[in-house]
Amino acid sequence: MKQNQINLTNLDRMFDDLADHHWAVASEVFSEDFCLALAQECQNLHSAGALNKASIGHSATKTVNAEIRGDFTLWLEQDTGSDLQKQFLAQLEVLRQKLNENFYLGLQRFESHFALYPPGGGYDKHIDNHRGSGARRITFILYLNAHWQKGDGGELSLYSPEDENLLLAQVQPRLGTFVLFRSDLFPHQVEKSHSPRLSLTGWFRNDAS
Ligand SMILES: O=C(O)CCC(=O)C(=O)O
Ligand SMILES: [Fe+2]
Repeated sequence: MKQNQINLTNLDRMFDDLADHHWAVASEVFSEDFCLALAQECQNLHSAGALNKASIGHSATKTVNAEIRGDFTLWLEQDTGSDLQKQFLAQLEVLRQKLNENFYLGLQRFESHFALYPPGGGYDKHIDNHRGSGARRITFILYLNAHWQKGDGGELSLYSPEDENLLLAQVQPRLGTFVLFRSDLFPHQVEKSHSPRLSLTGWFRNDAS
């Protein structure tokens, strides 16, 4: 297993943007072959019925709500995941350490899931760590769609922390596109997708503070 799949030069550029703007987008942080293998695995797992309809809200009020969130997810597990999943988790560990070295975030762990939005699915505007009250500090998304075209929808719309109606950017979910942003700052939304939309999403956490 290759130790490091991350292109550290491209990651450094992302970190510059993260420092300046609290969000960053890049391609070619992970190799195309690695992303293609992850995409295939996500597709295979979904075909086998292994992904579950995502739920929303806190444990007491957990509901499945397709209006708010249309994706199917599968959490990656260190113990039970495939070698490929373990390899991805190892890359996230490299990333966790680099985030701590650069931003002193005291990140102790991360969580990550495959996500698949079927046609017609999206995710309404939300903040991952509302009012900064939770442990999620940095959100990442790695998109896994090899043949994505503009008319397919499914963009990630990112809004200003100061004004939730001010659109900052729309990111196409193309294979290898990698996004990082502060989990407590940015309202964001997944636009309705017209094709199956695959990704790996996750959060670097500081559970101590
Ligand atoms: O897939 C995306 O572009 C964003 C997903 C998202 O916002 C989430 O899972 O919290
Ligand atoms: Fe989100």
